[in-house]
This record gives sequence, structure tokens and C-alpha cells, in this order.
Amino acid sequence: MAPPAARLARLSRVANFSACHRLHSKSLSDEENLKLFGKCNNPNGHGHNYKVIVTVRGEIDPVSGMVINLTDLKEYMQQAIMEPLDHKNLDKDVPYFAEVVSTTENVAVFIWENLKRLLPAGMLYKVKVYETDQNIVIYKGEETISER
Ligand SMILES: Nc1nc2c(c(=O)[nH]1)N=C([C@H](O)[C@H](O)COP(=O)(O)OP(=O)(O)OP(=O)(O)O)CN2
Ligand SMILES: [Zn+2]
Repeated sequence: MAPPAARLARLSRVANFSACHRLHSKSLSDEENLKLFGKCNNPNGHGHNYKVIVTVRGEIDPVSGMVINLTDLKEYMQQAIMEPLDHKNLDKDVPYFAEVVSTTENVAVFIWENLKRLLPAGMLYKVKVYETDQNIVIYKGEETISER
């Protein structure tokens, strides 16, 4: 009898964290920052309840029935998202954002890079970050818009 075909599946898990930040670029003057970022450039910052959906992709292991053990994914997300970001001032507490503007785009990249270091090679598929219910970023590890 032919062996069962390998099945590829995607698996997602959600994390929620709270943080404050200020949108401010060191490459711009104070006036330019205010013009670009408006209320989000408030000197004392503002806060968000972020939601992150992490999706991994891989073959369903025929023995375990899993792509990845969700208990392991939970621990990786704890290390990659919750420990560095939850209840933090992104710009002051997270060294990465000392030189990188703490937009949701860059928060997604930060989470991607942290998770990539922890997960089996090639397994990370998508990081989706909700800054608010209305403002959502998806990052899939791409570096440029590829030619069509
Ligand atoms: N490209 C981006 N633009 C903006 C970002 C970002 O991360 N990437 N972030 C902000 C601010 O941080 C800001 O907090 C957004 O807040 P706000 O406009 O209040 O959010 P909502 O649109 O969800 O709220 P409304 O109630 O609809 O005003 C700005 N730009
Ligand atoms: Zn904000």
C-alpha cells in the first residue's frame, strides 16, 4: 500500500501585549516629525493593546499529528514577543527601537526576526500585528517587492 501523502498545514497562535511608544525619527527635525506623525509624535507617547497572530507552516508529522507542538510555539512566542515587548516603552526599553521607528511595520519585523531565531528553519510563515482594530500589518520575511 502506498504511504500516506505528506500534508502541508498552517497553524496560528495569538498573543496580546500592551506597550507605549512615540513615533519619532532621528533622521527628521522636530518640526518634520510633528508634521509626519502628528498626534503619534506626542513627546510623552501613547499606548496600544497590540494583538499578534503568528502563523507557521510545515508538514503534519505522521507520528505526532502536529506541524509543531503548540506548547512549544507558545514558549517561543513568550520569548520573542511577550518578554521583550509586554508592558514596555518600546522606544526606551527595547534596544532595537533606539534607532528604528516603532511603527507597526517595524514591530512586525522585530517579532519576525526574534521568532525566526527560535523556530525550526523555514517554518515561520506570517506575522500579523494589530496595533488597533483598524491598523494591521502583515510581514512574511520579504525584503523587497519581487519582480513580477
Ligand atoms: N504606516 C504606519 N502609520 C502609522 C502607524 C504605524 O504603525 N504605521 N502608527 C500610528 C500611530 O502609532 C497611531 O497610534 C495610530 O493611532 P490612531 O490613528 O489613533 O489609530 P486608529 O486609526 O485605529 O484610531 P481611530 O480611532 O480610527 O482614529 C500612526 N500612523
Ligand atoms: Zn501608536
